[in-house]
Amino acid sequence: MNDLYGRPGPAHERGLFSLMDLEPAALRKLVARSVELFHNRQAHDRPLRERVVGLLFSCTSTRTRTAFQVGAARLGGVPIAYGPHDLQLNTGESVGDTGRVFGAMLDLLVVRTASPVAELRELSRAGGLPVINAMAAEEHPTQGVCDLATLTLAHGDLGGIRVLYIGEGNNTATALAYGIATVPGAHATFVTPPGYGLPADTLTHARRLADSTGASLAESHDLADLPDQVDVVYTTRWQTTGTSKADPAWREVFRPFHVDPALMRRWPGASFLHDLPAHRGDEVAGEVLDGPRSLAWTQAAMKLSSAMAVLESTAGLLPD
Ligand SMILES: NC(=O)NCCC[C@H](N)C(=O)O
Repeated sequence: MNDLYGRPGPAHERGLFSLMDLEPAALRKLVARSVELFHNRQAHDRPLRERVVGLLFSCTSTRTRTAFQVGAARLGGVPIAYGPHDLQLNTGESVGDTGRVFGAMLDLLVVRTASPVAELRELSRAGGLPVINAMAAEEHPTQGVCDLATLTLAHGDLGGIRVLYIGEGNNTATALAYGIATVPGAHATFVTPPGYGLPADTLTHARRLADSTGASLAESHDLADLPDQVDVVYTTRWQTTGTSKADPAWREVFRPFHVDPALMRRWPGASFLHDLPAHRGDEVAGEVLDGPRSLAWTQAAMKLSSAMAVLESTAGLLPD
């Protein structure tokens, strides 16, 4: 928090920037708390009372923004939301100056941006306030918390779970890789279109973490070589926020990476996840998204309780 004369507070970052910043036990706690709050949204003591939570959404958002805004209000806080065109950031004010002003007035900040996570870290340092990454270029960590919570709700203990992700190696996939890497004995296969895979450093970091928990991760671009055993199939839309594809024929590259009933029949016991928004007929067939094995709508509802769990734990970083 800035002091009375606007001097910046202690120059260190606080908040949730990446799942890689959390100890596996801390992530497990967030996931368990998300499930608990899913069952009972009143099961808290309003930890954000008398706190003001800024929500800076520089990119479109339906679930995440609603979840954090409603979640902050349910936890007793006062949410203030900024859309993509609201702030002087649009007229050239620097990230550092913006953070410094936020720090003088807000208690906590939730940010969605197409910029790198480094921008969120700068906002936190400049303002001396905790920042939650509600999606940035490299990673969507609160989606990862939500996804593990949804799987826990549906499958119970996640030890040994086998996940098949089909689609672009984007921010959602990165958070999933980091999340699954913390689960003992879990395995995730990422089948990504050639040229649209996970960033190399995502796999390196996730595998290093997986080595310490007994999890494992694989990536391929080969739809003819899918795993025999799969407990959950996950996909995401083809147009990742804040990115564009240089190849005008990219749709032809993506088209085979489509989750349809024939694919789902290969694993009769598998559930289906999608972080939404969905484009029926592109990455997923309507029969799968709206079918009996789809957890996508539970996953969407879990966004609220997982946002509440993240806000509640971040409230623990605030001074009394
Ligand atoms: N559940 C969400 O937060 N959905 C927003 C879009 C996520 C997707 N990975 C994207 O970047 O477009």
